[in-house]
Amino acid sequence: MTPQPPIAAAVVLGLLNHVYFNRFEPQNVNVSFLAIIVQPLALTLAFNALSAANVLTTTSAFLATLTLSIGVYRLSPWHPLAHIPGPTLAKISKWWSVRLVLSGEQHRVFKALHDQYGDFVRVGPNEVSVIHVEAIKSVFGTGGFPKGQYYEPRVDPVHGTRSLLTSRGDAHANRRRIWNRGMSSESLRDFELILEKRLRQLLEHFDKFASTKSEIDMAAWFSYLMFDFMGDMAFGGGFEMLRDGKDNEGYWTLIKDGAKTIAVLSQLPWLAPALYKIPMLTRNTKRLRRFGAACAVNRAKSGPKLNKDLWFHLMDEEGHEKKRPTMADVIGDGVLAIIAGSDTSSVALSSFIWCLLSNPDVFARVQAEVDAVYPDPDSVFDSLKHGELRYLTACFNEALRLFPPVPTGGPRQIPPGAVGVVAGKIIPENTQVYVPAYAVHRNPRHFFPNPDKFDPDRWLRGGSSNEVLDHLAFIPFSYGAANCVGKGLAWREMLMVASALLKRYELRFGAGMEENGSWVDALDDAFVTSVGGKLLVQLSPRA
Ligand code: HEM
Repeated sequence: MTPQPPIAAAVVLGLLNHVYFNRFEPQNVNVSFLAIIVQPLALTLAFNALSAANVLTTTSAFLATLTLSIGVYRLSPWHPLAHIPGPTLAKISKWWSVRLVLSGEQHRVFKALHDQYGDFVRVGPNEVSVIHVEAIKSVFGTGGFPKGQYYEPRVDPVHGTRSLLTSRGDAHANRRRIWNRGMSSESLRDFELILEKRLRQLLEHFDKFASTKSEIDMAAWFSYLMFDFMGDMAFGGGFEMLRDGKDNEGYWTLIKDGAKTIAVLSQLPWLAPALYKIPMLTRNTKRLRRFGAACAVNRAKSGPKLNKDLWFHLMDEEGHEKKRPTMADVIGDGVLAIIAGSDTSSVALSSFIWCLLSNPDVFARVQAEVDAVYPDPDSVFDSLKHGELRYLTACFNEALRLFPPVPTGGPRQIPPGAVGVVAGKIIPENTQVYVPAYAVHRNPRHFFPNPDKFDPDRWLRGGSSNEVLDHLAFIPFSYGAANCVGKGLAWREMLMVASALLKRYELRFGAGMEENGSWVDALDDAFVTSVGGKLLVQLSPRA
C-alpha cells in the first residue's frame, strides 16, 4: 500500500508553530525559514511516508494551517489589539503596509483612516496609529516609549554602527549631548556664515535665470543648496551640486532611492538582515558611506574651512568629552546629518513657495514684511532679525503644518513585559505606535476652522474664541528627547533663504503649474517626503 501523507499531524504541527511564533517571536529569519522547511520533511520521514508528492502535500497542509491560524487569530477577539478598529487587510498582514509605503500614500491613507475610525486605528497586525493630542506626550515625551524594530533596518548594514537616529537609552543620551552642543546658539552663528556662502552661490544662478525670465525647478535648486550646505557642515564639502547646477554624481537620487528601500524594509525588519546579504540592496549605503569616509579623511586633515562646522562638534575637536567619539561613529552621524538635514529643509522651502504662489495676497503681505525688516538687500543674511519676521514665521508654520516633511514618521514600541497607556487606552507589549504628524495637523480638534486650508493668520490670531490652535499638536519636528536636533538650524535656513528670495525677486508659477493638478499631491511619503514633480517657477528681478 502507498503510504499516505501525515496531513492531520501537519495541521497540528502548523498550530503548534503558530503558538511558538506568537509566544517567542524568533528574530532570526534564517533559522525560522529553515525550521519551516525542515519540519514537514521530518514529519513525512517520521511517518515512513517519504516521497516527493507526500512532502509537497504535508508542506502545503502545514503552511496553510500556519497561515490560516495566524490570520484567524489576528482577526479574532483574543488578539490584544482586537478593541482597536482598522482595515481588515491591515490587521491580517504586514504586506498591506508594504504596499502602502510603496505607493507613497501612507500619510494620506492614515489620515483617511482616522477620519473614518477616529483617534485610534489598527494599521498593522501589531501596529496602532493614534492622533489624540495626549498621545504626543505619552509616546514621545518623558516616560514615553523607545524606538523599536521599525528603526533596525536603518542601522548600518555593513558596519553595524548606530547613528543618533537609531541609538537608544544612554547611548542616545550621550550622543545627543554632543549633537546638542553642535546645535547650540553659538554653533548656529558659526554655521550661518557657511550657509550665507552657499546661499549667495544660489542667488548668482537665480540672478541669471531672473534676467532671462527662464523657468526653473525650484525644488531641485533647494535640494542642491541644502545638500551642498549639509555636505560642508558634515564633511567640509564635497557635493558641489550648486556649482554644477545638477546632481552630477547622482547622490541625491541615491539617497531618494535608498530612502524608499529602507522605508519598505522598516515594515519587514525581520527580513532586512537576509535581504541586506543581496549586494544590490546595500550598494547605495556603501557608496554613500565611502563618499562620507573619503570626505571625512580630507576634513580631518584640513580642519574647518570657514568656521567651526558640524564635524568639529561631532568629532569633539574641542575635547569636551572624556571619551572622544570614534571616526566610524562620526562618519555615520555625518551621513545622517546629510540625509536628515537636506531633503527635510528643501521640501519645507518648496512647500512654502508652493503655498505662497497659490495665495498671491499672502505673497504680497509677506514680501512687504521682509522689505520692512530688511530695507537693505544685503542685510537679509542677518538672523538676529528673524524674531521680527512674524508673518513669514506664521507662513512657514502653516506650510509645515499642512505638509510636514516627515509626514508619518517612525513608531515607538511598547517594550516587552510592559503595558503602555496611550491617551487613556491600554496598548499591549510589543505594539508599535505611530503618531502621524500629517493626520494630527489636519484634525479639526487641533486646528479649527478649515484645518486643510493655508491660513497663516491662525498663528497670529492665536486661537481666539471659536478657533482652535493647539500648539502641542504641532509636531513637524516631533517631540521629546529624540525630537529633531536640527530644528534651530532648520528655522534659520528657512527664514534666511526665504527672506533672500522675497527681497530680490518676483516669483510666479511656471507654465502648467496651476492647470496640471497640484504639485503637493505628488509629494511622496518615504519617511522624509520625496518630491514627485517639478516645482516650476519663473523669477524676475524686483523693480
Ligand atoms: C524643516 C526641516 C526639518 C524637519 C521638518 C525635521 C524633522 C525631524 C523629525 C520629525 C525628526 C524625528 C524623526 C524620528 O523620530 O524618527 C527628526 C530627527 C532628526 N533630525 Fe530633523 N528635521 C529637519 C531638519 C533637520 C536638520 C537641518 C538637521 C541637521 C542635521 C536635522 C537632523 C536631525 C537628526 C540628527 C535627527 C535625529 C534626532 C534623534 O534621534 O535624537 N533635521 N527631524
